[in-house]
Amino acid sequence: MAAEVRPRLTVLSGPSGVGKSTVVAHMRKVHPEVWLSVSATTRKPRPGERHGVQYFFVNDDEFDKLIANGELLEWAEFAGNRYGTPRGAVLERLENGEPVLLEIDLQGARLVRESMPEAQLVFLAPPSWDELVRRLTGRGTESAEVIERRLAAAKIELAAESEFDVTLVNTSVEDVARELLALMEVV
Ligand SMILES: Nc1ncnc2c1ncn2[C@@H]1O[C@H](COP(=O)(O)OP(=O)(O)OP(=O)(O)O)[C@@H](O)[C@H]1O
Ligand SMILES: Nc1nc2c(ncn2[C@@H]2O[C@H](COP(=O)(O)O)[C@@H](O)[C@H]2O)c(=O)[nH]1
Repeated sequence: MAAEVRPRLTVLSGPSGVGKSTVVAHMRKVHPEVWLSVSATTRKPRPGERHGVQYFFVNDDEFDKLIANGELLEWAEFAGNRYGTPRGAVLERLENGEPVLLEIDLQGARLVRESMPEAQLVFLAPPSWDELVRRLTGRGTESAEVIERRLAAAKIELAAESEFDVTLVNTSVEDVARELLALMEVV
């Protein structure tokens, strides 16, 4: 009998403000051993964000170098900033057989699907459009203009839900975190 292949690379995507970071933070509070890739970004840190924790905050030249040196597994421009997944740390963990979680946008998810078709793509959906707008606005981290850009991207992301292997609806952070852990076969 063929051995079961465990999905090792999981990609979590979904519109801005749906609650990806909140779900992942809860999941890692319960299971600190879950490893999340720390992306590089040209976005400025929000209050409380620290270099090397939420992101590696870099300038445009530094991001260009990461691309030129082939250091990014994927990268995309999202709502006026660039974001990318450092390749080395991800591959190292996968080679050690450790589960890896990426929290990235739709464009990045598509690129990962092309380069690593065995990846499991999970779409986090809001309970409703109005609730998504409430969450993104209520977070209070973006200007009205940036919120508009992110909501425009959200329409495109919501229309692409069928490209993903699984959809989880973020009504309850605890429930979604549990479902994601099960999909990653951590529990
Ligand atoms: N299940 C939930 N019910 C109510 N509020 C939630 C829920 N999940 C997340 N939120 C709230 O929604 C807001 C956006 O969440 P979060 O920052 O985690 O979204 P995100 O998907 O990571 O966004 P982005 O892609 O912009 O980084 C936060 O204020 C968070 O507290
Ligand atoms: N393609 C990639 N998208 C990424 C990466 N890291 C984060 N993201 C996504 O960007 C948006 C905006 O994030 P925010 O922190 O500015 O709110 C969100 O959808 C993230 O998931 C990455 O490495 N590659």
